Amino acid sequence: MQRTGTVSQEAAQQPGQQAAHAALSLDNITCTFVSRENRAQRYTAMADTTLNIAPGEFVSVVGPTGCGKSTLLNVGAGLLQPSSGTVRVFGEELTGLNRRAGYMFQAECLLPWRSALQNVVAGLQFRGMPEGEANRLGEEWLARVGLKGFGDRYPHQLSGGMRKRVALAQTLVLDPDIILMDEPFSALDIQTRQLMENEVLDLWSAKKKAVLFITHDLDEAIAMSDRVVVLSAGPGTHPIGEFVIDLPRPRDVAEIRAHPRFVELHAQIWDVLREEVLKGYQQTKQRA
Ligand SMILES: Nc1ncnc2c1ncn2[C@@H]1O[C@H](COP(=O)(O)OP(=O)(O)OP(=O)(O)O)[C@@H](O)[C@H]1O
Repeated sequence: MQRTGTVSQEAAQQPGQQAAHAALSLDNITCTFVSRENRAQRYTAMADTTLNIAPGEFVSVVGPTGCGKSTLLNVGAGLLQPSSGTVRVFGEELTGLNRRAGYMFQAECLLPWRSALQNVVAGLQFRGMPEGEANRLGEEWLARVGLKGFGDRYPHQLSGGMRKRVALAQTLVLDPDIILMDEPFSALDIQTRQLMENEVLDLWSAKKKAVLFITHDLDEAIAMSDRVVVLSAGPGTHPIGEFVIDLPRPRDVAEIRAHPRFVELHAQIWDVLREEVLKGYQQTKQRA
């Protein structure tokens, strides 16, 4: 059993037991790259990292800038092969792309020459779904993300928030069992961002998929998640804290910040994160 709001020692001691029931299991992952600064050197971005996400669980990973959050997500997506360690998806070892996962990245990924609807249904068409059925599903998802009637607009005719909604529909229309999100809303203004966060929570609570959410915003991580994992600064990034977020659901991400337990959890997690953020900042300054 994990204790609420504390670093979970027990969880760390039972990775095998957790992995057996996990939707996504990253076991002892190490990622070493050829250094960007000096091609003759190698840089170990991530070392011996184990993370399990249960079906239906919403897990956020926070850490200082450049520590390896995206690397972790790319490994889970099957986009990056780790130097060592194993990834399992519902118990099966992952060898190529993670086809049970849908992704949403920070960068805009919409095709500018396709309308909103055509963007949403692109993945369905790729899977060979007949056009009529794909369009029906696409329209349904556009309506679910608040874009009913906007299907014929092109990305440049939509606001930043609307484009994110299209991207969200594009991810969810494929009905993935696992959703991987890498700072999906960081480019949005705070009000739009909070609206989007609430929408994601509404959609998630209806379907309860496993979510791995990468962010450097601790408030966002606590407001959204069942569990927050804190990564150390690099090199050799690894989890240094794991906190169960025992806040009531359903949550409004703006209102929940005033909850006394939110304030308490924030203080506890920031206590672990603060030093790593300072270390990460110093490293970035030295590299610049
Ligand atoms: N393909 C690569 N080749 C060389 N180094 C890489 C590569 N990918 C990542 N790195 C390095 O690994 C470290 C972790 O990068 P990553 O992008 O995962 O960090 P992050 O925590 O997501 O960063 P940010 O908070 O800025 O989004 C960084 O030092 C980065 O420069």
